[in-house]
Amino acid sequence: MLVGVPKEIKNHEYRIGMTPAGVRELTSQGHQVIVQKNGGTAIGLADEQYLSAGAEMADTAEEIFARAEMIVKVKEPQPNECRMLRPGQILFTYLHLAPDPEQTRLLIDSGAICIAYETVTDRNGGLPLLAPMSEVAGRMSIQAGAHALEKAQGGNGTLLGGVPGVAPAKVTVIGGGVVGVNAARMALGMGADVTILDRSLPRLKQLDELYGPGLKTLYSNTENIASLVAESDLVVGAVLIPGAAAPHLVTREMLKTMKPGAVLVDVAIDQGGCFETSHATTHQDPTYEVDGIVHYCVANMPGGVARTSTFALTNATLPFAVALANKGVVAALNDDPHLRAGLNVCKGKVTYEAVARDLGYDYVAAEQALS
Ligand SMILES: NC(=O)C1=CN([C@@H]2O[C@H](COP(=O)(O)OP(=O)(O)OC[C@H]3O[C@@H](n4cnc5c(N)ncnc54)[C@H](O)[C@@H]3O)[C@@H](O)[C@H]2O)C=CC1
Ligand SMILES: CC(=O)C(=O)O
Ligand SMILES: [Mg+2]
Repeated sequence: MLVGVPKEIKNHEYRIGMTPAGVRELTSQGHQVIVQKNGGTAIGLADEQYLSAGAEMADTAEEIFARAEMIVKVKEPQPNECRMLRPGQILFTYLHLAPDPEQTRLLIDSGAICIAYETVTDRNGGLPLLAPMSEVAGRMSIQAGAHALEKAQGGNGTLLGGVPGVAPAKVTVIGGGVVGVNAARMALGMGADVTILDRSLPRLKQLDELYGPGLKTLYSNTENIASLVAESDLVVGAVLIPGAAAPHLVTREMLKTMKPGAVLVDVAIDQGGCFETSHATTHQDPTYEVDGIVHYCVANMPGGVARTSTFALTNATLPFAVALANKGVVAALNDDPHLRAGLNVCKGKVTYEAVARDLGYDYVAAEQALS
């Protein structure tokens, strides 16, 4: 198969969809890989490393989209990238379609076969291609939040860990999945007073067993969220209903009860955000204020530590890319229900139920759309 890897074009996005090691894996199995020149230069992956792994280098994304049978990326395609896709071409990347009607429409119109990293599953009920970036974003949420709490950044001037004789900051993490547990772990490590909420009791039990009395766990309902938000210095939004738009768990009304200069970090922003007042921001301009509360809502947080993130992401995605290249898309998806769960749009049809429901399209089962 001819596999194409364009340079990412989203604001301050320096990750790349494949490392030289990934290229070597594919070329050693008889495939061809075209990588866009300078695609990995910003994170120390030089064109020479790609060439010596067997890649061909292309000057432009246009050439890659025109020639490749499968495009492997990191971020959701931007409108000009969507318009370069063609019927039957495979797109393997993050999509986050539920909060993004424009992208969904463009992908439907393209006729391409679009597999979203974030809805590929595993046999334990996890999301193995989302998890590595959730680990990164969860850990980053605390460093971003700590920075935003500084006075010069608009925060209330609280140090997460406090100091001897001064109480630490109160940190609330809503959602105890991969983002949530990584956020809690960093916040605990910095000495903060941390509470984590989830609506899954088995998950809260697991977190309690993992972290003991140092981590407070609380069932997620409106009452508990409202009272914790009012007393927190930092609130991290980390919920997910796979494929669906995030529920708005912190309302604008609740902001009025918060401490002035408290910080909200909405990691769930790529699914539309779990705070009513969230809107996506960029690494260039990551925060804004509503009613005196600082909001950090960067939709591609792992792009900020793009070198770590590229290795973490491609460790997880490569085996699936290899399966798609070796078997072809139809056999690879038919053979593996977990990879098939990643199919969101196929030849003009929406094949992910939560996306169809949230955006008002007819849902067509993957098996039917592929045949
Ligand atoms: N902004 C960014 O750069 C990034 C964003 N993300 C996003 O972070 C979000 C969380 O991802 P993961 O932790 O991997 O998901 P996950 O599936 O591991 O965890 C989500 C948790 O939310 C819980 N949950 C669902 N509804 C809830 C509610 N009403 N109250 C409390 N908890 C609730 C679930 O029980 C689950 O434990 C996703 O939207 C993901 O796309 C992930 C990586 C990077
Ligand atoms: C998960 C995601 O959206 C990201 O890594 O940017
Ligand atoms: Mg994102």
